[in-house]
Parts: sequence; C-alpha cells; structure tokens
Amino acid sequence: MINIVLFGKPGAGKGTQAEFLKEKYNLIHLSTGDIFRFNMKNDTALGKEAKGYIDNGELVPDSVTIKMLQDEVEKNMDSKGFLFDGFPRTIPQANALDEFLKTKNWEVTATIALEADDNVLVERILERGKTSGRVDDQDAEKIRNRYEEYNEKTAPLMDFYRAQNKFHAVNGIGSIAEITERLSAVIDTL
Ligand SMILES: Nc1ncnc2c1ncn2[C@@H]1O[C@H](COP(=O)(O)OP(=O)(O)O)[C@@H](O)[C@H]1O
Repeated sequence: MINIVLFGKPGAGKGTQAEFLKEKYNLIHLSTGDIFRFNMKNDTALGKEAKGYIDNGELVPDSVTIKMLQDEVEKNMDSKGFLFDGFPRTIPQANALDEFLKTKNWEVTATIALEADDNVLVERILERGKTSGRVDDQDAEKIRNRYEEYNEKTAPLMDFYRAQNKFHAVNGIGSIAEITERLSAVIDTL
C-alpha cells in the first residue's frame, strides 16, 4: 500500500502529473477538485453545496470535503494505493486523513510538493481559464483569493508533514516529462 499526497499551489501541475503517476504506479487518483467539478456539472446536492465556495476561490468546508474523500476511498478498497491530489488542504483535513487511514491500518507514505514561482502559476491558471471553462480560473481576484486560502490554510501542512519526516519537494518548472521523472525519483525511494 502506498499513499501519496501531491502538494502544491493552484496551478502547480498536480492534476497533470497525477495522470502519469497513476498509470506508472497503478494508484487510484483522487482529485477533490475534479470530484467537486463532476458533482457541480451533474448538479448533485454535493455540487450545489460546493459551488458558491469554489466559484469564489474559497475552500469548501472541511466537514463536506472530508466526508466526500472518505466515501471515495471506501469505493476503492481493493486498490494498491492512492494518489491524493488537492487533499488535504487544511490541518483538520490532514488530521482526519491520518485518523481515517489508521482505521484501515494504512498511512500517508509521503507528501510530494511541486514548487513553482507565483508569477508563473498565475499565468498558467489564466491560460487554462481560456479553455477550461472554470469560473475560478478566469478572474484575477478569485485566483488571488485561492492563493490567500493556500497561504493561510494549506501552507502550514508543509510543517505538519515535515514533522513526520514525510515531506519532499521537487522543482515544478520544466517539461511535463521532466517533472514526472523528478516525482518518480522520489517515489522510487519510498
Ligand atoms: N481539500 C479541499 N478542501 C476544500 N476545498 C477544496 C478542496 N479541494 C478542492 N477544493 C475546492 O475546489 C476548488 C478547485 O480545486 P482544484 O482543482 O484542486 O484547484 P487548484 O487548481 O486551484 O489547485 C478549490 O479552490 C476549492 O474551492
């Protein structure tokens, strides 16, 4: 069982890299952002609840997100491991994940951060916004809000995982293939 948390600011490339890593290591990719967007598109109760927060670049409340994530893990109990993308994003989420995995006799194996400069990331998001249809990708103020949420609520997770000796960082600037190689180099040591 190998459980990897992909970590990084909005636009860092977590989703792009997860697509390659899940094939290479035979992991289930759980992207909370993708799950929320799927629910919004299908207008489910969960989608309706999350939409206001997401469109404004705010985090969805922990209670909603934690429950959703646990349900997705439960649906994939026969997997060889998970690639968590966009979760945890707060300290309460990280604690909930640890406790939940413990009930299965599992744990977070490692957290790997994709690092890149804010200016590069904002450019990437605006570029993605031209085609993604994501409301939260198209407006500079909403993007700024996501960075504020990240700095305030998500950045403290680096110390949380460092304290457990589970934090690794790789340079997120380069070609997609180069970055997959850098991530793989870390995963291969686990
Ligand atoms: N773990 C989470 N906790 C709370 N809200 C979340 C979480 N994951 C995703 N969301 C919501 O979904 C939005 C989009 O998520 P995602 O696609 O992962 O964003 P990004 O490209 O900004 O990293 C977030 O801005 C937030 O509103």
